[in-house]
Amino acid sequence: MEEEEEVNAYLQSCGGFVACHDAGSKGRILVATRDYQSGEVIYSEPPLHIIEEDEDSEVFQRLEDFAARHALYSARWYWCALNSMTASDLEQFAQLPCSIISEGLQRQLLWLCAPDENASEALPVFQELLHDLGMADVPTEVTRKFWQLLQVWKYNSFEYSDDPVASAIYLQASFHSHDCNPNANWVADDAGLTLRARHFIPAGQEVTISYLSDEELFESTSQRRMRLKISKDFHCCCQRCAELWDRSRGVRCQCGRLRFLDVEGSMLSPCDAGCNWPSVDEVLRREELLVLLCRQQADADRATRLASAQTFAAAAEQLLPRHWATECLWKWLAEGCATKLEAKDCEAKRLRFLQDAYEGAKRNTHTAWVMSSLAMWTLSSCGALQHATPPDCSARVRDSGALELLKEAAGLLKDLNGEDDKYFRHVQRNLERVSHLDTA
Ligand SMILES: C[S@@+](CC[C@H](N)C(=O)[O-])C[C@H]1O[C@@H](n2cnc3c(N)ncnc32)[C@H](O)[C@@H]1O
Repeated sequence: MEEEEEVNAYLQSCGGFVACHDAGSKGRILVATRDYQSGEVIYSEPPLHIIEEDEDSEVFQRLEDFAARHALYSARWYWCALNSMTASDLEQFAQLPCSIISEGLQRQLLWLCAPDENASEALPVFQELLHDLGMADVPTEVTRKFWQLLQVWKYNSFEYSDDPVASAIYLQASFHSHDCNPNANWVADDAGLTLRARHFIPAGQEVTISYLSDEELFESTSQRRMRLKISKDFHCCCQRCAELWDRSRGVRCQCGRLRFLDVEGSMLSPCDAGCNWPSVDEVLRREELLVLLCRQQADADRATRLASAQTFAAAAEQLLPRHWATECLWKWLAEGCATKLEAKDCEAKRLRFLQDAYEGAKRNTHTAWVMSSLAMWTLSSCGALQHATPPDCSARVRDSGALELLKEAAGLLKDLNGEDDKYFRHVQRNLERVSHLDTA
């Protein structure tokens, strides 16, 4: 049987929710075999294989030393590949530094090494590694397989747990392409991975997921592409990345209109009034400083981030009112606002940017979370979260639309992540807390 047929037979045995096709430059893709409604579960699947790290073992430490000497892969992926060999791969060795898996399981794992990933100039380096581990003279085919398994784990595995650190492969899910406007969302827990439709998916349409977090989906095209290149080693060619104007890089024109930088950062979308300010160079110079600030302070403590946001947010908003990095400053500001109204204002600006950033941006968990945050600050500024609510509280809440927003956020999180999701439950609890004000 051809490999694609084997993969399709496997998908069929899992329920036949999706089918595999070859799509040329993107490799194999999965398409819906029937219509899926918004929020519907497309499938759930248990992990095919889980590998736990053993950082205290001598073998793992040797892999770490090796990884430090050769800037190729981290010890984690060497460990996963090593523990995905079969008895026949290693039959000449009496003592093995790893556990082994069955031929059938290994074959399925190897489905995930795309056909063009067959050669490696690094084979002598891996031979040296296996030699270091007491496996001298490993046949070239086995070394090659070791390299393929490295690719399989590095590019397809999901983080399974933090303590102990463990990686898992979900076989069906590994065939989905990435899209920066994905039509499906995955969540994984102890039981397995569940895929839900973000919106209606007609039969025959490709089912795509995001390899980035929902928050990262709001970054500029160049930033998203860079993340995917570094973590997954491919150049994203999704429709959103191919658009000319980057909606995550909105610029305020001299006349106040909104314009956008193009993906390459070489021009600005035309101004209807024919303005010639700001210049592209000026925008790029300020943008570079803003992005640098966001990157450098991403891991700083709250107070430091707040101080930076207080210093730079107004200027960022003036020139780059719909920019992903400006949204980052608003987020830091909202974390430490002096008043409820200021926090509400920050969240409202964030939401305006998020909802408009790309076509499917409203069906995104990050958007839902900001919606819920805006709703809570609004409720708070109406006095609705106080022990003794003010007399006009119900009317103020009704006029603010905050309850509708909170319900919308809850509905979105339920659709995208399911009823067991901790964020959905959090929003649901908040809804229950203010349900007495719901006069609709
Ligand atoms: C996890 S695999 C998905 C299955 C893969 N297409 C296959 O044939 O095995 C990820 C690989 O698919 C391709 N791919 C997925 N999404 C892509 C995208 N948006 N643009 C370009 N290539 C993509 C890249 O080659 C990437 O390394």
